[in-house]
This record gives sequence, structure tokens and C-alpha cells, in this order.
Amino acid sequence: MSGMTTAITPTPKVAAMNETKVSARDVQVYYGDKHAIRDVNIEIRSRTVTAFIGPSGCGKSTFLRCINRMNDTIASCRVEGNISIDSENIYDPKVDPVQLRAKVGMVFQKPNPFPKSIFENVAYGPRIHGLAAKKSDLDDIVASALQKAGLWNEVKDRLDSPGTGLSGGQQQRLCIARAVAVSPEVILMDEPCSALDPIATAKVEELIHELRENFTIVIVTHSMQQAARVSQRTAMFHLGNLVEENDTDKMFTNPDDQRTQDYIMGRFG
Ligand SMILES: Nc1ncnc2c1ncn2[C@@H]1O[C@H](COP(=O)(O)OP(=O)(O)OP(=O)(O)O)[C@@H](O)[C@H]1O
Repeated sequence: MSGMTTAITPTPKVAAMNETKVSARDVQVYYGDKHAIRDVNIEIRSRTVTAFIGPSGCGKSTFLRCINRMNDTIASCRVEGNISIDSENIYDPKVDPVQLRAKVGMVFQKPNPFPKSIFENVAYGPRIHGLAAKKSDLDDIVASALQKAGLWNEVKDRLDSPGTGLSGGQQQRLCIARAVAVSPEVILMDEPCSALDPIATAKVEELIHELRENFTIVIVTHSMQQAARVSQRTAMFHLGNLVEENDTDKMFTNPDDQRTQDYIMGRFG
């Protein structure tokens, strides 16, 4: 890691609910010549669940990945505009993307535990970020993260077993514990339930509801029912444009934009 880079402000203030946490201004994203995200402006509120919805290929995941600079890992991808977290530009060259990704955690579509024990899956992040001075601190962080992810009771007696031996739903909660263990402020979830059965989905949704007390959550989902159940704000994307962002209740009862109406009525997508 370069000595030139610094983390963005390391001590999080605990933002009041509904304060702006993430602010995007005139964001454009290109894959080579393809203009995938156009002029997106959005304020994402703290300690709120914001759902990104829209038809396949509209740019939900691309925009989500801008928020922790995961697109940096795609050679053809270029991001323009400004995205700030707590008013600090995350694309400033001084920002270390590794530190940023600790502050802005991510949970993917398919559970992707490391081929290591349950304990090591959760301990890895805190260890590389130097969050535990001694073994007992690390034990506490791991236990607390597993509790927050609603998995502790199911795994406390087998922390040394492989993470990959858990059920799909448990693996996804392990991945959530892994994200939570480094005390992020924002958690990005890219279709986190798409590989899960309805019971595991319900558990993850319940968890999202609980995590919202302490974290700002952005979730991409194809399920209108899920967006309606878990989010307080919903943003609708279409052909790379953010067409509308509003209170979830309003989005699903009386949206401002005809394209939102058509999409939630199943007329396209
Ligand atoms: N790595 C990539 N290289 C080139 N083009 C890409 C890449 N990733 C996405 N795209 C293109 O960018 C556009 C937006 O894709 P993105 O995956 O963000 O949409 P999405 O709304 O998340 O789709 P889905 O709901 O199907 O996951 C699409 O046209 C897609 O083909």
C-alpha cells in the first residue's frame, strides 16, 4: 500500500437518522465507450435502508459499486462526477480504497465465504485493519459481529468449522458478519437474497431491519416485495438514469414518474 494514501476520516460520527450520508453529484460511469450511468444525483440518508430497483441492465449494480470504488477493479470502467461520504470526496486521490471498503462494506449476490473457518472469515478484516490488540479482543469482535448477523447461536460451538460448510442462508449471514466486523458505516448489498430460499431470505430481511439502527444500508433488489418490505427510500433506475428517488411508501403507491409506475406494475423489466 502506498504511503501517499490516507483513510478518509477514521472516527465515524454517529449520524442521526435521515442525515445525508452519501451524496452523489453528476455521476457518469463508462465501460469503455459504453455510457452505463448518466448524470446521477442522489442523497442517501444515514441509518436508512435505500433500495435500488429497475429492469435488468439499468445500472443498479454499477452505481452501487461506485459507492465503495469497487469499479476501480474493472479496467474498462471510468467514473466521473463526485461521490462523498460525510462530505468527503471518496474519489480524492488521497483516499485509500482499501480503507474506504472497510468503511463501506459489501455483501454480494452469491454468498462468498473464504475457504477458512467460520472464525477466520470474520476475524480476517479486523486483523488486517489492526482493530484488535490482542486475541481476546479479536474473539470479542468476532462474537459481536456474529451476534449482529443473527448467526451466533447457530455457530458458537463450531467456530473452527469451515464457513463453506454452512447452509446458503447461513453463509450469507456469515458474509454479513464479515462486513459488520470492521465496523463499517455503510453496507452495500447487491441482491443479497437472490440465491436464498424464502426462509433464509426472511432471516436476512429481518437482519437488514435490525442493522439499520446502526448502519446506512443500500440494497439492490429485483423483488418489488423485498424493496417494499425492507426499505424506507427507493431509487428507480432505467437505462442508466435515476428516474426517481422517493419514500418507499410513495414509490409503491403513487410514484411521480410513469416509468416507475410501469415497472412496479410489471409492464416492463
Ligand atoms: N464489467 C462490465 N463491462 C462492460 N459492461 C458492463 C460491465 N458491467 C456491467 N456492464 C454493462 O453496464 C450496464 C449496467 O449493468 P449493471 O450490471 O450495472 O445493471 P443492473 O441494473 O445491476 O443489472 P442486473 O439487474 O441484471 O444485475 C449494462 O448494459 C451492462 O451490460
